[in-house]
Parts: sequence; C-alpha cells; structure tokens
Amino acid sequence: MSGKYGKRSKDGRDSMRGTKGENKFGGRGGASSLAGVPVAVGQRVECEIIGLTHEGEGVGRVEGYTLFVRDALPGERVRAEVLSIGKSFGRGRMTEVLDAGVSRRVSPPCPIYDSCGGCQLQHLGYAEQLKWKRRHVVDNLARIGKLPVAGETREMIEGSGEGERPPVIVHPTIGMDEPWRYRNKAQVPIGFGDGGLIGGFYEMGSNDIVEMDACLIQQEENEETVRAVKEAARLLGVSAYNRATGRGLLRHVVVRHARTTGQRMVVLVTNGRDIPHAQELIGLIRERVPGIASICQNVQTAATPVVFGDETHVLWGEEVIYDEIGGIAFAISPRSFFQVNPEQTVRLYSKAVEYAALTGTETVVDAYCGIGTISLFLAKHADRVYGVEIIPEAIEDARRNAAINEIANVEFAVGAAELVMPRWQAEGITPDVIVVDPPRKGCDPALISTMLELKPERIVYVSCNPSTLARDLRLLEDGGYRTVEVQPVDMFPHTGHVEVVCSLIYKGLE
Ligand SMILES: C[S@@+](CC[C@H](N)C(=O)[O-])C[C@H]1O[C@@H](n2cnc3c(N)ncnc32)[C@H](O)[C@@H]1O
Repeated sequence: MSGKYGKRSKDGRDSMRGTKGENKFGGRGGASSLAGVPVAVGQRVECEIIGLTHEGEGVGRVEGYTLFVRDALPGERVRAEVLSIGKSFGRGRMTEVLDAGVSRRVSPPCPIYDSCGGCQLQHLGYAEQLKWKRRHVVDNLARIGKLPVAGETREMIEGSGEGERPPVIVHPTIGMDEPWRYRNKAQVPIGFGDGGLIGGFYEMGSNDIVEMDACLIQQEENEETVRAVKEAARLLGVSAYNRATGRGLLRHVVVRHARTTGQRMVVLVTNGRDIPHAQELIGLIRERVPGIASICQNVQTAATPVVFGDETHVLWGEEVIYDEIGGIAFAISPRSFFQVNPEQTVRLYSKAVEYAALTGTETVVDAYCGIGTISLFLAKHADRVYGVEIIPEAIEDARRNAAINEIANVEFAVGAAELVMPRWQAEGITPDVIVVDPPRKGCDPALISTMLELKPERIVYVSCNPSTLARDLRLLEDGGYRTVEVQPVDMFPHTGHVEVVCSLIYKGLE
C-alpha cells in the first residue's frame, strides 16, 4: 500500500473536491522516542482500532497510548508504522489489516483515493458512514455540550448536571439514495506538471498539485468544464501560478453547475488583473462548455491559501447563475456561499422549517443567511423574516432572490450578525424564532448573548461542525434553552463532514 498510507493529509480547502481535511497526519518531525511513551517513530506496532476521528483516522490504542491510524477502521486489528509521537498521542500509517473484525471495509471506487485527501471515508460502507456521523454528533453533544442523549449510555449522561430534564433526541443521519456525483461546485488549484499547466488536487501533505480529470463526488458537468478550461489555457499558453515564487497567472479555476437550469459558471482566479489573450480564452470556453452563462475573474495576489481575493468582475455573460431549491429560485454570484449538495439541501432546509414550527404570525431572524436561502424557505410560513450576512455580494443576491421569487416579507442587512442583531434589538425587532447557520467556528459569543437577551421562543441551529455546535448549545442551555431534537444530514458523503440541524425551546415557555 502506498499513497494515502504513507503521506500526510493535505489541506483540501481548495481542492477539486473542496472538502476541508486538515494537515494533521503527523510526519516524521519531532522526537523519535519520548519518556513514558510506549512507541517510537519508525516502530511497527499492532493495535486495536476503537474509534474514528472526524478526519477518518482510526483511533488505536497501544498500551493505553493513543495512536491515530489513517485508513484503519473501528473494530479492526491492524499493523501500523508509527510516524510521529507526542506526549498524549501519536500518528501512524496502516500497513496491514490483521483482523477485519466487525468493520465494514469496502473497496474505494475512486482510483486516486490513496493519494487524494478530498474524501476520508470511501473505504467505509455508506450505511456505516451514516451511523458513524450520528455517533460523532452524539459524542460531541455528550462530551463538549454535557447533554444527555436519548438511548445512549449512562456514562454519557453522567456529569451533564441536567437533573431530570428530558434527554435530547438525536435522529439517524439522513443519507442519500445515490451518494455520488453530488457536488455542484469545484475549486481546482492550478500549477505546473511535466507537461505544463495542470489542475486537480493537492497531494496529501504538500503543495504539489496532481492532475485530475475525474472525481466521483463531483457532478460530471463540473469535470467537463474544468477539463475544457485547462485545455483552453494550455492552448493559449496561459501561465500557471507558482506557489513557491509567487509568479504565474492562473491560480484556481472555480466552476459551478446549476442542475435545475443547466447553467454553468467559470471563475478564473488570477494573480493579477491582465489576462493575455483574454478574448481568445473566453471564446474557447464559450465554444467548449455547454450551458456556460457566466465567465468571471477574481484577482488574488496575496501569498495565502485563501482562494478568492476581494476583486471580482465579469469577463463575459451574466454576473450570476440561477438554480432552484424546493421551488425557490436563487441567483448565485462567484463568491457567495451556496450549499454544494442540492439534493440534501432540500432535506436540510425542510428540517429547519419544521423545527421553526411557524404558524404565519412570527417574526424570524436568519443569522448568517448567505444568499437568503433559509430566509426565503422560512418566509412562506412567517409574518416577517430578517436576514443578516457579512458578505455584501451575498446580500445583493439575497435581495435579488427575494425579488425574483416575489417574496416581500423579508429584509436583509449586510454586517456581522453579532453587531447587527443588537442594532435590530435597539430598533425594537423582537424575533419569535432565531435561525443561525454559522461557519465552522460557530456563533460569535456576543451573538449568543444577544440571543439570550432577546429570548425567542425557539432557536434553530444549523451547523457544519459538531464540536462548536456542542459548545454553543451548552451556552444556550445555560442561558435558559433546552435542546429538543438534533438531526444529522449527510451533505458530504465519503468525507468526514456532517451537517446538523437542531431545535431548541425556551424553558420558561415549557
Ligand atoms: C454556513 S454558511 C450559511 C449560509 C446560508 N444559511 C446557506 O445555507 O446558504 C455561513 C455564512 O455566514 C457568513 N458569515 C460568516 N461570518 C459572519 C458573521 N460574523 N456575521 C454574519 N455572517 C457571517 C458567511 O459569509 C456564510 O455566508
């Protein structure tokens, strides 16, 4: 075995798959042996795998010492080579499965799974992935949130300090019937290979880009678009960005596909404004990409792994493409957040609407609203919805989305939710329901304080990170709320990520 087993995980933030694995697979740096640590770097050890991290590493134990072993699965006994050690844990690579035990190991269908860090769980059967994602949520709620979870062990409930409160119901993860080819967006880093310009994904643990033509979790249209753009760039001699020297033009190709309208968008992220042969490049992309509706340029000159810079403009076509979710049309601009799995998004948002339990008379706040997706879903069932979002273009899209869907009972504001909410509070806006859908770092503490002052009857919390979710639920519980139901939704099959939607109720009203 090679590739995935022998290399560090990469930061996949801007990979073709666009998943968010972190670079944590150790490496050979640091001490080769440490006092009190029962393993040494380079040693081969046998270990039982008793759990799985959110990055898909098996959690092994060697004489009580924790060894994270990439690609090993719970229930297995494996042989692993130790790659790095620290005082409390180390990292290793699996060299052999000694006993598969009860693990549900499957053969990953993707031919480059070994070297690409975009997916972490293709080697685990899909039904088991769904179970594991629920387990991951439960563990975080119990460990970080100190919440009692229905049907779970007493040890988990102990220490919650919750007394006789009803336990939280954590439902089974909602999965996909066909968990492949779901992503509507690809972010492809561009670099140099032997034959010139290449684009695909970062090799694990390095900034080396590996050419990739196919990715089984991408919609095929995105693969086709990326291929066409790379070919056009090669034909015209467009230079690829060199991450070591900061020279070269094309840094990333970002493509989106709107399944309901067939429209496609290409964003060329460039290291500078001037694109030589720009008109020829645009011409070739238009000729070779069916459904192309928008070609944009984003300028990013900083030496940073962040994909987009602040300057975006249209090179050809529209400034947005249109897609539809649950019968609502959405305009999507190059930098706006739009859920990447449209099929599961309908399920996620429908749950959020269900948990909001609206009757038509309520005032609702949608914090971290993006392009107004959840706001517009809620507006049909509420008296008035207020959405707040930090990216100005996203709010432009949100307002446009309200207009094209003829939804008049929504209002959007640009700004940090933690700053805008107190302003609304001062203006006398008192929400009956607050929906939050923050980025991975969770809600700003100031926003939580304002929510606790406003005391809405219900809070609906949508999260892509179970650990910050659990932290925030604890704060909300301490402030007078009870977490009632938690629904994990598999928005990112074959990766370690899980989306969660939760309902909370103000205890004073129970
Ligand atoms: C997970 S996305 C959710 C977007 C939207 N609810 C959806 O489902 O499409 C989080 C959003 O929060 C925005 N954001 C990040 N920090 C923010 C802040 N402090 N205040 C308001 N919005 C913020 C991001 O730009 C992003 O659009």
